[in-house]
Order: sequence, then C-alpha cells, then structure tokens
Amino acid sequence: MALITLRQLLDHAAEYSYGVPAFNINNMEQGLAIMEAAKAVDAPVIIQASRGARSYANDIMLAKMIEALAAIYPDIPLCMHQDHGNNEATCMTAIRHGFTSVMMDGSLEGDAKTPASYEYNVDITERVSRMAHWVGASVEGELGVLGSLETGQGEAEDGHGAEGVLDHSQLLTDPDQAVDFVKKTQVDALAIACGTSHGAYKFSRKPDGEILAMSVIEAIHKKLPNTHLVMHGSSSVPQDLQDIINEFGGAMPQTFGVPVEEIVRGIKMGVRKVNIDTDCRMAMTGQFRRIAEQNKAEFDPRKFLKPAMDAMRDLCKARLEAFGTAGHASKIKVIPMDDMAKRYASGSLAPKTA
Ligand SMILES: O=C(CO)COP(=O)(O)O
Ligand SMILES: O=C[C@H](O)COP(=O)(O)O
Ligand SMILES: [Zn+2]
Ligand SMILES: [Zn+2]
Repeated sequence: MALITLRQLLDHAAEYSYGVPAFNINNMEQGLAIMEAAKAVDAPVIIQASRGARSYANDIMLAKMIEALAAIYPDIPLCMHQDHGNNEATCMTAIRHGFTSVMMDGSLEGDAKTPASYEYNVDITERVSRMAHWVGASVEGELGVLGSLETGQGEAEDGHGAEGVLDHSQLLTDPDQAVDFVKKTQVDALAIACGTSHGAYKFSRKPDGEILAMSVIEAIHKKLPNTHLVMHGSSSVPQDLQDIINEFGGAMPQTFGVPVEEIVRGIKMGVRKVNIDTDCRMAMTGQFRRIAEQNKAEFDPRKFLKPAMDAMRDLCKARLEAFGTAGHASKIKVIPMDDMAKRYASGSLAPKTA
C-alpha cells in the first residue's frame, strides 16, 4: 500500500522541480486509466474526488476502489484527495474514508456558490487545517475565486462555482493577501485564481496574458517561494479531442483551454498541483461517440469503455511526462500519516512564510 499525503508528494515535487497532475475520478475505469499511465512512466499520482463524485459513486465504493488501486499498483505513491470541500464535514468524512488530503475551498461559502469574505475563508480553512493535521492529512486552501477574466463569470452551471459577475479583484489572487492567508491557515498547498475556470469553455481564443494571468502566479511565488501552488481549471481542452467528439456526432462549440506550455511555465514558478478533469472526460467521451458511430450494432459496454480507458490513459501519460512527474515514483519512500501527524505536532511542517 502506497497511499501518500499531498504534503509529502508536493514537498518532493518542489525539491525536484516538477509538477503533479491531479486527475478527477468517478468510476473504476478512470482509476485504472490513471494508474496504468502512472505505472507506464513511473510517476506518483494524485487522484481526486469531488463532492459530486462521492455522491455518484458512493463513499464506500470510492474508498474500496482506492484501496484496490493501491494494492494493484503497490509501487505507485497514490495521494487520494478531496476536491473542493465546501465545509468541515465534507473534509472530515473524506479523511474518515481514507483520503490522505483535502481541499477546504473557503473562497466560496458552504453553498459552493456565494463568494466568501476573506475572514470566513481564513477561519474555516484554519480550522480544517488544524483538524486534518492532527491525523496527518494534508490541506489545500483556495484564495481568489475561479472564473473567466473575459466574462467575469464563475461557473455555477455545474452545481459549484461562483454565481453572478465578478470583478478582477475577486478573480485574481492578491499576492500580499496570499502571504497572510498561508500564515494564518497553515495550509500545505494554496490554490490560486489566475483566470482559469472549470469545464471546457475557458477561453474564447488562445489565451494570452490578458485572460490567463500567469503574472499573478509569478508574483505570488516571489512572495511565497516555499508554498506549493495549485492551478485549478487546468485542462488544455486539446483541439484533437474537440475534433473527435465533433466528428462523431458531437456539437461542442470551438473553445480553448490552458496550453500545456503555460502550465509547464507555471511549474517553474512554484505550481506543484495541476487539476485536470475535463480533458479526461473529453478523451473518454470521444471514444464513446466513435464506437457508437462506427459500430452501431455494438451493445457491450466494455467495447466502449476499453477504448475510452485507453484514451484517458494516454492523456494522463502525456501530462505526467510534460509536467516532469515521470520517473519519480520509485524515488519516493512514503511517510505514513501517523508520522506526518507527529511532524505537524512538532512544528516541523509549519509553512515557511518569512
Ligand atoms: O480544477 C479542476 C478540478 O478541481 C478541473 O479543471 P478542468 O475542468 O479544467 O479539468
Ligand atoms: O470542479 C472540478 C471537477 O471538474 C469536478 O467536477 P464535478 O463536480 O462535476 O464532479
Ligand atoms: Zn466543476
Ligand atoms: Zn477545481
């Protein structure tokens, strides 16, 4: 069993200057695709489940699945992370089900829609941090609200994400506030807002600095060189995946994601965790559509799921290679959560924010 905490994994990533993609899962096929990719290139992985994934798959199913994946791939350090926790209970029940890491997303209130005050965010994130660290689990906080700099819109349409139109002061993380936030909350990793948003429709054109503010990451990294930064909404929405979906009966309007080369630039500026869900969904859906179109007599779900799994595996492998994660799995000796708990208690893992 090689379940690793986010903190240990990102400390390793920082030491060796690489980034780690965090792929979302909802089902067995996605779990196997990620692990196959990781094994192929000897990479550690972060698998994350949203609240939606937990209610779709059931907590017990997810917990047993993670246990199974860790047993099938004993040589791959696997971090199991709660994506976008909305309150203390979401985070604590995730840990109870074997997650080694949680995101307390206090940038929004408990309804996961209303932008929260800074005080609310600090208060709830600090509390979750304190509790998670008692048992050695890691915590990711978020400062700034995800949403498009083109439209000012969050992404409430998928059930979480800010409602209404936001201004740039909300959509871009303030570097000075980031320093204060990390000091006060003691988070292990900090998700920042720089113009990315969840889903396929991020940018209406190939993003430049106007709409994808990499300069914000650079400014935060200057002030917090020892803090692990997290980029959400970091699918690249590759043209070839849009084309496959549309070639086989889909109708996705032309859209643009976060170019892989921008993420690689981010990794040089302290980005250690890169959240990717949409690309994996698109890789799978393209194959579902292709098989449905090319073999109309087919009715065995495995004939759809296997090519979908292979496409997701290839996507994951490409990201693990591009972000420099490949080759590091075998170099990591996993520290058990109980040991991590002792390290937190001793103060040795306190964030360096001098
Ligand atoms: O940030 C994400 C999950 O937290 C996923 O982002 P994408 O929708 O860009 O894949
Ligand atoms: O928010 C990030 C992921 O894309 C999860 O999406 P979801 O809530 O639809 O599972
Ligand atoms: Zn989402
Ligand atoms: Zn996210």
